[in-house]
Amino acid sequence: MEEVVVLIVGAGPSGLAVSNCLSHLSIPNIVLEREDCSASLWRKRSYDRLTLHLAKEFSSLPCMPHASSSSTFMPRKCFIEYIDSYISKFGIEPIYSRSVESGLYVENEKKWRVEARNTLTQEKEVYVAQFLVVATGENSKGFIPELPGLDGFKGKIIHSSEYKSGKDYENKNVLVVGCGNSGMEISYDLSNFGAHTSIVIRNPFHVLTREMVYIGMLLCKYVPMTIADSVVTFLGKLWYGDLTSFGIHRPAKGPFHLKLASGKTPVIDIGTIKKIESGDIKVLPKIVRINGNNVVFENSVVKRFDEIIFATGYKSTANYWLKDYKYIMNKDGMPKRPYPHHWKGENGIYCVGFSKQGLAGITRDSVAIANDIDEVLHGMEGKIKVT
Ligand SMILES: Cc1cc2nc3c(=O)[nH]c(=O)nc-3n(C[C@H](O)[C@H](O)[C@H](O)COP(=O)(O)OP(=O)(O)OC[C@H]3O[C@@H](n4cnc5c(N)ncnc54)[C@H](O)[C@@H]3O)c2cc1C
Ligand SMILES: NC(=O)C1=CN([C@@H]2O[C@H](COP(=O)(O)OP(=O)(O)OC[C@H]3O[C@@H](n4cnc5c(N)ncnc54)[C@H](OP(=O)(O)O)[C@@H]3O)[C@@H](O)[C@H]2O)C=CC1
Ligand SMILES: O=C(O)C(=O)Cc1c[nH]c2ccccc12
Repeated sequence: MEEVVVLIVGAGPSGLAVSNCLSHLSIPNIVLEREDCSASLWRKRSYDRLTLHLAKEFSSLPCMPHASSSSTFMPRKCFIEYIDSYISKFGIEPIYSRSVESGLYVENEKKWRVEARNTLTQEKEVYVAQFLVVATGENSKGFIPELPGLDGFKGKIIHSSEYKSGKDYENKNVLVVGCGNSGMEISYDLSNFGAHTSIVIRNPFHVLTREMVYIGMLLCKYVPMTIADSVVTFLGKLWYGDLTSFGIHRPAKGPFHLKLASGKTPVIDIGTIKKIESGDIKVLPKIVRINGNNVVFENSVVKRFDEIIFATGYKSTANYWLKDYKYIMNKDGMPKRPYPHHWKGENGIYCVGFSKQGLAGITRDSVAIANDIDEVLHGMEGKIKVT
């Protein structure tokens, strides 16, 4: 059994950021990670052409801005290099291959008891901590919906987190379910590699370019969000025109309010819309059922597919391993308190990276958590400066 002050679960950007902020305040902490590397989402569960959505000034972790030489919108590989530099610059030493299986609050000791499995030796390890930080991510597990007949689908099924590139899909009939950024980007990539690509669209969403989002992010710093929403929506309408004939409708709420209220990210178009307009990518409505290789859609169209890619989003898994999730989360493993109060629970538990605000949200959460723990321990005002 090991006694620690702060135990952090997960060595993604969130876990690393909190660890660094705590160490800056000389607060001892350890980080447990189930994989054999840090930032496993970026290294193992993302596709080749992935590039950061937000400009680098909105995509850094505390205490280390991106290099002036790096591109404004960083490719996945550069972001991984940034993570590696972050770890070595601040001497963060996550303990890898430790899958946390249980987290319980021991009332009489006022401590958290955490059990982890060493995935190399299968041995159990027990940690006792004064503070527990949940950093296992809101994208911990790919979500595939239940659809009538899906079990009997004769082709291959994958989740978007397993997709790497379209190179093995040439001439195949591929259905992409889900039109968030994963679904839209994967459809574009598939089509570039010569796959016959269709995408399911069932609800309204905003379509913007990354430059429009950048303008909006800058505006949000200086003017009310309503103005940023109006400007960006106007630019989106001007650039893309009316897309309703392709099944694409705009939500009533503006893109930034929607992101804040529900976490729904606008589609940041990389060329998919042009391919939809030209007919290279076909849009289909909601799936009714699946019969063998045939998929039946709400408009009664029936189409045969070789493969289905579910770009239907992710789920948190904190509710599985964190037995006493009630002190901070709902039973879906997401914070029970609304933004911006989501990061703090009761009895010394915190969560970072659950605000659906990407890397910028992680920076805000980790600074707030480290300052709060410092205050509980030392009764002083926080000292962290995010640079
Ligand atoms: C495809 C994709 C692209 C994205 N692009 C952007 C972007 O461009 N800009 C942006 O700001 N945000 C983006 N995001 C949001 C993104 O999730 C965050 O920016 C960031 O990666 C989240 O970091 P995290 O550390 O909270 O979670 P993760 O990166 O998911 O890290 C969590 C870590 O916890 C580990 N873990 C999970 N369960 C356990 C357990 N039981 N025991 C031990 N370890 C565990 C995991 O292995 C993982 O390494 C993107 C998300 C996705 C899915
Ligand atoms: N940096 C980058 O380049 C990228 C960033 N990302 C980010 O990663 C995060 C996750 O994105 P993503 O993986 O796209 O997940 P999202 O949760 O954003 O999108 C899921 C999509 O699946 C749809 N969906 C869910 N269930 C069904 C169903 N039963 N039938 C049809 N459609 C369904 C949803 O539609 P509905 O609205 O109708 O429920 C939605 O369009 C986002 O924040 C995103 O911005 C993702 C890819 C690239
Ligand atoms: O790319 C993502 O998924 C993000 O969550 C980054 C992000 C944070 N705030 C935003 C507002 C508009 C578009 C993307 C983001």
